[in-house]
Amino acid sequence: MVLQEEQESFSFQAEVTQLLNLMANSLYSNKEIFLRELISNASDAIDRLRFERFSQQRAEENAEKPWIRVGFDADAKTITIADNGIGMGRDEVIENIGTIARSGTMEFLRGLTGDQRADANLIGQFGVGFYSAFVVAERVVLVTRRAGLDADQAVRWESDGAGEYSLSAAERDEPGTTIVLHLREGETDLLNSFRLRTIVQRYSDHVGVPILMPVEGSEGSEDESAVNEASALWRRPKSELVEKDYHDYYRHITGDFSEPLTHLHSKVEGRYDYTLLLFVPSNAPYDLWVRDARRKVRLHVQRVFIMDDDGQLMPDYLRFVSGIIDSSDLPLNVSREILQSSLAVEHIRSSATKKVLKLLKDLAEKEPEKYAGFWKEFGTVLKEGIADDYSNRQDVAELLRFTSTHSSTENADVSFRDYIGRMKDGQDTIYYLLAPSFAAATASPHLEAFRAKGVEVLLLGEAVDNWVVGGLMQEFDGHRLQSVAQGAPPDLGDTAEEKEGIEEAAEAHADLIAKVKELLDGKAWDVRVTNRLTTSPACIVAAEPDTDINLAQRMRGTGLPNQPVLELNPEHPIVRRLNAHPDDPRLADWAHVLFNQAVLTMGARVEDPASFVTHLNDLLVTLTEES
Ligand SMILES: Nc1ncnc2c1ncn2[C@@H]1O[C@H](COP(=O)(O)OP(=O)(O)OP(=O)(O)O)[C@@H](O)[C@H]1O
Repeated sequence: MVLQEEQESFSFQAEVTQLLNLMANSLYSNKEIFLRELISNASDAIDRLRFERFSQQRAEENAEKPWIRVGFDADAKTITIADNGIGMGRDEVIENIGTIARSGTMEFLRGLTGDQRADANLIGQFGVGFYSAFVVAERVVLVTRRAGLDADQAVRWESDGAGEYSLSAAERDEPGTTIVLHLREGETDLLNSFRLRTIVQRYSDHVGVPILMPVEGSEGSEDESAVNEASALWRRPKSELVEKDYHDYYRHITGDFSEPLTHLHSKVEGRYDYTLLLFVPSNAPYDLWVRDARRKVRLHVQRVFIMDDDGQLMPDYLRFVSGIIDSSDLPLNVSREILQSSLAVEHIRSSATKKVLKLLKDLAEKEPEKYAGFWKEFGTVLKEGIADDYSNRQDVAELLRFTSTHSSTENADVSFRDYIGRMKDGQDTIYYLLAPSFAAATASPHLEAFRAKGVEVLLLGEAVDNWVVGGLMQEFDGHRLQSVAQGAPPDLGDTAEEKEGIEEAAEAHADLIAKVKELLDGKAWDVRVTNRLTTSPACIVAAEPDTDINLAQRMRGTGLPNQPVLELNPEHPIVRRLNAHPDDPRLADWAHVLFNQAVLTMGARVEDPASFVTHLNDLLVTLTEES
């Protein structure tokens, strides 16, 4: 009665209510995951208690063995999940169960697709696990006692998930949390020992704490046994583990239902002893591009969970990697500050990075199709490694994939090595073109001579590519990287005759060039004849040593490099005609039209479109009059 009087009502945060509605409606086909989520919370609570006791040097208090209990009562139509973990104080209950602290929740709500499987998958990733209880329960009662508080300082939380919850004082014999789910009508199929056992084994076999259930057939008695394996999976020898164990474990720590693409399990002994169990997911996590998103590698010390990575264990460009790093060299009460200056951590990070890069290299060599899938999901992130990880730059570069003039599709499937293997005799430069899209790249006049000579060009289209080839990677394995839209026309193995031809053309067009240059004063930094073109009359390139034309374009947004050079194709009928009639009164119109055309073909902006159209129309009128 006293307890009843002290009961207080609270409203859920608006997002929680929204989430609860979604849970009940969209997750129904995957309703079993509630058990996985609640067991996972219980196991986290046990880890946190263990850590708190170690770090406060109260390890001797850890006499009670950790456990999680799952039981049911067919008459009362309840399922109970209990643990002897850290528990929660009153304020913690209000903070954790009733609000959603994570900023990612709105992203979660936005991320819901309506596809039940995909949505169920998101739940674990976003940390909204507890609320999944309401998928099967019409009422949830949680009694929890914070470790360190007395038996009568426990808290009872209760809700029907419809917008409000109540809190009251309670008693609990030992620290920990008990959650009672009052099942909805029609959920009685879950009130079955075999069914619950199967769900626990399917989802939670790898949980490192024994999950106790009454021995089958002796429900109601005290007999109980562990239904799961209950050992730290990463500490078990590889020879004992099968692929499924890894997949289950991956699902446990990430909440991702799809199978990981690949994993690495390695026990390292030497100056520092540690175990790595790292996974590369098949699909990009929702928060791959969210700044300060939760890292996915967890640090353990001698099996005890210590903390989530904060950027110390995995470099940023490998932020999609999830898993466990378990060190034997760090103290259990290690703080973030200690981690930052720890030689052991530095060593582990460097070796884990190298191992992940090696894992990806092996995947690329042995399972190129899988690697193609990886590249599609994570290629853009991996490219950041060229900027961020100087010491592994070469290894990261080996992993890069591009589209090229050799590719028949837009898929990026060409590595620097592939390119080098297809180089023409005498070619020692790797050519690339930065363009805003694959379509723009393949239509670019800058490729004409390369096509004619069969010289491959890498086609780069991502903003990050500017940094990869623009500034950071001057060369790969001794081969210079060169933009096809920059500098003097390239020597593509031209014959002596061809070289002579271009010199002659330059001489033969000297007057025309001088005039056009004058007419385009202030627009074109230079004008010259070129052998870069076969079908177009003109193109614009960046003068060396200016930055790459497209880099300048992206940075300034105008579309033109700082020093635009107009190149004319002496073989083109328009240029031939102009050269044959040096006193053509329409030369100014021609010069402006050729210049602006070239501006347009590179996807840039014509500065004065009205005057361009006037010049063009004047020419068309003349041609009409002539014919
Ligand atoms: N059994 C428990 N014992 C102690 N604290 C708990 C327990 N269950 C939940 N909590 C607290 O409630 C919080 C919210 O739980 P919820 O399952 O909604 O998300 P989460 O556990 O933080 O995220 P994730 O499921 O991704 O790990 C937890 O972070 C934890 O602090």
